[in-house]
Amino acid sequence: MTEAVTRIRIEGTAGSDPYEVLVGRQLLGELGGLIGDRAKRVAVIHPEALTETGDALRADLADQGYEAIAIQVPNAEEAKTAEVAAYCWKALGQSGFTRTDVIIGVGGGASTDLAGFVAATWLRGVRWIAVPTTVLAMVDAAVGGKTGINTAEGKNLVGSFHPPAGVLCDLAALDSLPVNDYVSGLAEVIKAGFISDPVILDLIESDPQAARTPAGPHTAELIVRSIKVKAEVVSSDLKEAGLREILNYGHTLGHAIEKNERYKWRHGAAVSVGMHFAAELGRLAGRLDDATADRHRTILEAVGLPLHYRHDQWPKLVENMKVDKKSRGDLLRFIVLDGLAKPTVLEGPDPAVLLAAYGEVGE
Ligand SMILES: NC(=O)c1ccc[n+]([C@@H]2O[C@H](COP(=O)([O-])OP(=O)(O)OC[C@H]3O[C@@H](n4cnc5c(N)ncnc54)[C@H](O)[C@@H]3O)[C@@H](O)[C@H]2O)c1
Ligand SMILES: O=C(O)C(=O)C[C@@H](O)[C@H](O)[C@H](O)COP(=O)(O)O
Ligand SMILES: [Zn+2]
Repeated sequence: MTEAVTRIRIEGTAGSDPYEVLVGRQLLGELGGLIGDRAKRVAVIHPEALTETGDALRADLADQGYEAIAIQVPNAEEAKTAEVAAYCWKALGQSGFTRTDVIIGVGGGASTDLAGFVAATWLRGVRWIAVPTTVLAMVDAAVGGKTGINTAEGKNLVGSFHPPAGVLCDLAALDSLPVNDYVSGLAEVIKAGFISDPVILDLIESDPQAARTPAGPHTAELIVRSIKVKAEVVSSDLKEAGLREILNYGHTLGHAIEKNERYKWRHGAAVSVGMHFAAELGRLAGRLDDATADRHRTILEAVGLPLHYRHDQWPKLVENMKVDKKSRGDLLRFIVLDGLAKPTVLEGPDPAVLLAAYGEVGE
């Protein structure tokens, strides 16, 4: 794939406007158009790890005539708290941020989830632009309008559907990403492969080591294909009335692990274990063939993602899964596969089947 800019359109549903996800290099020239001509102030929300990037962007916007502020937030999940959101609201309030002003969320998925949430809640909703800088944020978190923060009780329990005005995925940002964070993002790429686009799996399997770095031959194609999977789903079901639940493949157990680890595990690592579990659950429920279930283990392991979690934690994980957003009343609901690229819902599985599936995951 060439390095030309790829534009992927997200349709507006449920009263939201359409927008584009751009993938390429040197995309910041697009910001002016996305900010629009009504904004006087712009706030750049960025994590500590991207202080230089955030400051440079703020200075550039100031040179263009905006009253620009940078709001630095903690790295990773420590940013997804009510306290950090309140810190951002304070900064917006003190700068006189109005309804026509614009927030730019720069960083990984934790930063874009927080920035989107702050944009959704400030004055009941202001315009925001996502500038994702991790694989995971490019292919998943910054696309689709799910914004939110964690609470002590569970992952993403407070949030809002508030789509961005545009998403700029500058592939050059990936060069500074630590390898563990790069690989963590591959979990969502592999998820997109299993639920919808198996070519993604073929590309990774053709050279799993190369897939672990931004210099790999298929980096741009893997990112674009994954975004297209997400784009198709969220273009028809922004508010998760049905179809969008397939994007939660591997997340029921994944989020339970993240909470159990007090949000110290990377999301992608937890989702990897969660997909292994979902594959075993699909197999034991008689839905998924052995070859596709086994393929989960081989591909996740080949790129260096984890498959296992502590066996003795199962009772706590079951408790954590009860607050999953897919639960209805006392019924746990899981996304499983009926076959490759055939996601479906498994509702209220027998606890013995769940335990047996976890038997393959626990160590
Ligand atoms: N809203 C959604 O639809 C959605 C989808 C998937 C995941 N998520 C959320 O995304 C989050 C995970 O995102 P993530 O995997 O990007 O992790 P992250 O945001 O925690 O980023 C990982 C680390 O990399 C740093 N970082 C970011 N970009 C960098 C760069 N270019 N160079 C160097 N360091 C950089 C961050 O500061 C952080 O320390 C989770 O909170 C998850 O729940 C949301
Ligand atoms: O966009 C979605 O919908 C997803 O489920 C994508 C997931 O990868 C993502 O982690 C999302 O934040 C999970 O949403 P939640 O509603 O289960 O918190
Ligand atoms: Zn996810």
